[in-house]
Amino acid sequence: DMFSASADLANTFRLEQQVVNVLGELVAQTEAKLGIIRQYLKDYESVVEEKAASEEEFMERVAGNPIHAYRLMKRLYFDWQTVEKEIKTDNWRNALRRLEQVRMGAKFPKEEDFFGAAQALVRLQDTYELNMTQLARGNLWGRQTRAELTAQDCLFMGKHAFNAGAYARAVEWFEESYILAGQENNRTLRQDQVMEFIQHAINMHDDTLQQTKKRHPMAVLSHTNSFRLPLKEKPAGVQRSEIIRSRKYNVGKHITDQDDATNFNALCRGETLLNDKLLAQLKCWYDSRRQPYFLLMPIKIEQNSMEPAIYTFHDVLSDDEIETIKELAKPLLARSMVQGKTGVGHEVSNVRTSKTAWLPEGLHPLLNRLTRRISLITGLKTNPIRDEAELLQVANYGIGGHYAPHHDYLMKGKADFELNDVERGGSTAFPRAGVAVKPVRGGAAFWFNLKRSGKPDPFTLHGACPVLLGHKWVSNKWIRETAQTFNRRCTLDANE
Ligand SMILES: O=C(O)CCC(=O)C(=O)O
Ligand SMILES: [Fe+2]
Repeated sequence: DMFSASADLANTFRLEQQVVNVLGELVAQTEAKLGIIRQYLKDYESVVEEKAASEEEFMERVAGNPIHAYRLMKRLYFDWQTVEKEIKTDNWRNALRRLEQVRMGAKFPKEEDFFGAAQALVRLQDTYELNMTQLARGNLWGRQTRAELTAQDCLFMGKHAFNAGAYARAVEWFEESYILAGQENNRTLRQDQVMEFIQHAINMHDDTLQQTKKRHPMAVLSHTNSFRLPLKEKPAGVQRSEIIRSRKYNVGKHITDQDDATNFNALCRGETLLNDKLLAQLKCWYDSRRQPYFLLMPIKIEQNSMEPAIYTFHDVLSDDEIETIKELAKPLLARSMVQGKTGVGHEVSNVRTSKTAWLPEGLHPLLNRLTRRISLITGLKTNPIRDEAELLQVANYGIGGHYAPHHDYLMKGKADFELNDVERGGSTAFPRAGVAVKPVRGGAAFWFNLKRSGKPDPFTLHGACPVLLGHKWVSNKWIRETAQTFNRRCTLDANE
């Protein structure tokens, strides 16, 4: 697929430029052709201007005029050759051949890409609580862009949401489509065409809600799929703002699945969930990690969370190193996988939309240097050749690309390098710890997935927030459990 990584999206835009070039030339050629034919017709007009009572009188007047006679000869002897030549050249077939060539050498989006992009928009809307009207007008969380949606686009989005069972969102998209249909200068739809969709989606929403309530009176409804009350009782707009106003956050020991989801989204939006006392404990400091390597240039460490301990190491990678890593990864990127539901094997899943590449240590001398640097910073053994850690993984997220909250229990610790600044969104959020780490170019987030005892730490639940605007490139290093028996005691947190 091509929506799950920004590198592929850029290539698809390039592909469209080729298509547009062919189409643009076709339009220019066709217009030139029409111009020549129009000119011929215009030249003929002086003949028609000779008004006469009858056909006979007309012919007499025209044929008896030496100027008309001369121009008739000129038109049919001289101009006609040009007109005929133009009609004979087939620009369409030529354009078609060139378009086929473009298509042959490249990947065109498929249905899954179209759906994936629509799904990404809905995900962004949910996470960032984007106001529908602003979103349709290109406003992405306060950043005004020139991208806009038409009434027809919104209708498509509504249909997509509807087919996915997200009736609450479907109604909102259809209603936006209705508003736009009433405002557009370049009509893409009529309002009465949209009305049917609204009615149908409202009925579906209300019926489904009623059935769910009957079967599972205590069910927690997803705000994407359903509002709390039937839409016939309370309109979508009112219910949506009530949902936003009445959210409650819960961080700490007694946290539910619903809290995980609400917290995750809030953290992605940059909201602060920790109280002032907890916030005051978080410090920044310079550290040479008791290593001569860092004496001249100590690392800037920022503590993002105390329990579990999460740190950001700033300026770990230089700009050159970042570019090298990205270039090494680009040809190797493939759709990211997750562990299969049965626990065996890996599969593509919508909970993780990105592309990833594993960089073998021998690919470039930088990788080995980086492995040693990570070891010096974390105090852990990280040599993948000795199975102490995984190879370096590079991930690229496209629009709406995300990784839903999960645990990385198989690995002890994880260092997460940011390869660029994301314009909007894309943080790594820890819904149970109540913190989010913003992507900062060249920095690395680090945490332990396992406690000292070797038991999994459920509070390390984390996920990648969907990218709202911009690109996200990260590089991950998972560090294994077994190799670390003697190293961790003297590492980051002496209090643990
Ligand atoms: O990209 C991120 O911010 C986190 C990625 C992650 O959690 C993972 O790849 O396991
Ligand atoms: Fe992870």
